[in-house]
Amino acid sequence: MSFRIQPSPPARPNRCQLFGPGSRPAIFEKMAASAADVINLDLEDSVAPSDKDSARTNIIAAISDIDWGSKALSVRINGLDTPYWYRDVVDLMEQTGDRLDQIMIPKVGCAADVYAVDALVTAIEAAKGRSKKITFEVIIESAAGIAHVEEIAASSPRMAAMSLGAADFAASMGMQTTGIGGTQENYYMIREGQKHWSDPWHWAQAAIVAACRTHGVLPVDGPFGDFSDDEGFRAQARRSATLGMVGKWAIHPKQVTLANEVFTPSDEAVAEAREILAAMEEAKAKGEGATVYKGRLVDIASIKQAEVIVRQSEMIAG
Ligand SMILES: CC(C)(COP(=O)(O)OP(=O)(O)OC[C@H]1O[C@@H](n2cnc3c(N)ncnc32)[C@H](O)[C@@H]1OP(=O)(O)O)[C@@H](O)C(=O)NCCC(=O)NCCSC(=O)C[C@H](O)C(=O)O
Ligand SMILES: [Mg+2]
Repeated sequence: MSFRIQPSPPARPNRCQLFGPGSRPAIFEKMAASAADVINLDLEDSVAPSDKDSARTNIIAAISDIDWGSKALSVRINGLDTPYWYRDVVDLMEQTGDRLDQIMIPKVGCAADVYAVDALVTAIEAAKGRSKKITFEVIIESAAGIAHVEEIAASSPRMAAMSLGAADFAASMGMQTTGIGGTQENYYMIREGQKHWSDPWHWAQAAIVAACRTHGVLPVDGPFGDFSDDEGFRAQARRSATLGMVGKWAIHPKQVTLANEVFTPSDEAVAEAREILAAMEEAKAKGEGATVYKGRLVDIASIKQAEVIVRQSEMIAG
């Protein structure tokens, strides 16, 4: 047990991050009217190379022209291996006001990638007298990213969130699949002649959660490509929530409700958490560190578990 206190991540709802291509400004108002907690306007992979400049212009205009309410507003810039990213950062930082909350950096492979963007953002913030500090979210979506996940989580005080990008991750890892997230047909075990599917994303998600929790960053599950499969989305999201992730991307508006449903603790879960806290208060009054709740052991660690759920629900309720 370390004597260092685990830092808290930013206290903001992050149940759903809704993506939309910067080259499709007709959907921006719909994104703003959605129930997503975070909006990700995209300059990267959903935008064709020929549309990069116009997408940047669209996004810069929309940041001030559209009423984004209380949503966290983030723009995904292009990767550091492209000729576009520096212009994305310079134009966003020089031509937008305080409504821009966050920059999303894709395909981060090491802490120095974040350092490079941080240096540019910091210089422009100072030059332009921007008073609000831009935060960063990064995508872990390569073999290098997952190998260096902890140094990336610790890379900058601007770090607010980290997502798993299943599509690029699968490609970088050489995984034999074209599916984006969810169950993979060939990832199974056999017992007594029956197939039992396992979760190929589990280990990467767990590594992201551990790195994020160590450094006070929000761990987020990325895209689920098959937006006709609600049950598949729910199952993936429930596994992520159980592992400690706080939310999930939506690549289609119909996924927003599903993500909000899964990442909002249910009334029953909150009621049970409060009962556990009450049971432990009673135990404490009797000088006991452990007690029995509904036939099972609860102890001092159960207080912390229950507090996670109560805190989540209070934060979402605002
Ligand atoms: C996936 C889409 C291309 C589908 O668009 P479309 O064909 O228009 O869908 P529908 O006809 O079903 O749309 C129904 C209505 O919803 C509106 N709409 C569509 N998309 C959005 C949206 N993102 N936000 C808000 N509203 C939206 C339509 O206009 C229709 O409205 P109406 O006519 O009034 O009923 C499209 O959804 C889309 O472009 N999605 C986002 C794609 C994206 O951003 N991808 C990047 C993130 S995933 C990724 O990058 C992978 C990751 O990095 C990794 O490596 O894993
Ligand atoms: Mg990607």
